[in-house]
Amino acid sequence: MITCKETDDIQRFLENAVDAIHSQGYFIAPHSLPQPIAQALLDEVQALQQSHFHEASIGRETDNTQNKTIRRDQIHWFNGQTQAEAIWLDWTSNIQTAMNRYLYMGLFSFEGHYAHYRQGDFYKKHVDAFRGKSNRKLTLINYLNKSWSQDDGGEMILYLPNNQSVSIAPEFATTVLFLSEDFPHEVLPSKRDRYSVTGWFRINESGHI
Ligand SMILES: O=C(O)CCC(=O)C(=O)O
Ligand SMILES: [Fe+2]
Repeated sequence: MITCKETDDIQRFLENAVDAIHSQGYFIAPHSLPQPIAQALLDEVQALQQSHFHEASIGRETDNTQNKTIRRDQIHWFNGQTQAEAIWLDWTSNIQTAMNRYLYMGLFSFEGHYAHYRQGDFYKKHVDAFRGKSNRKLTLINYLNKSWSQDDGGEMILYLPNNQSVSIAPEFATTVLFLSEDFPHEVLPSKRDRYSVTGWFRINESGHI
């Protein structure tokens, strides 16, 4: 059952997210993914057999060797068919609705995957979408790692305009949102298993990948 407090929490979360995306293009919120959803995702990703993951790639043109110098994580795309995926996708749909209602972003669909960085895995600096070439508009990441310490590495560095950057620890239930075309980012080498779910809200324009 959803309680009034949970409804208030999600409303406040959505208001903060909309304000932050509107004013600065990114939003970082620790402890914001409801605990039961984060726990269900963590249980599921840890139970997934290795065979369900594959090496992440960075584009059709690059060969596998080149790929591995850029990113080393392993991913498993969602099909929405497990309960954990379904409740997370339901939660993400609140974000889509709020961004469309208040910021007219025209977000139309969503795609997401689990990511597993093993010890030593990283993802070098990149952007998730090239302007005018991709339907990806808004990136969403939820981290699933309990008791992450500074010694564990694996921070996500988000590069801001004016040579500024923010470092984000991949701590359990933290949410990160940013405009996919506007923020280069990278994942520093992780010193322990690092789990997350990542997704992209897309617009519906033909001719883009
Ligand atoms: O896991 C993260 O912190 C970022 C992942 C990422 O940049 C990506 O999958 O495109
Ligand atoms: Fe990325």
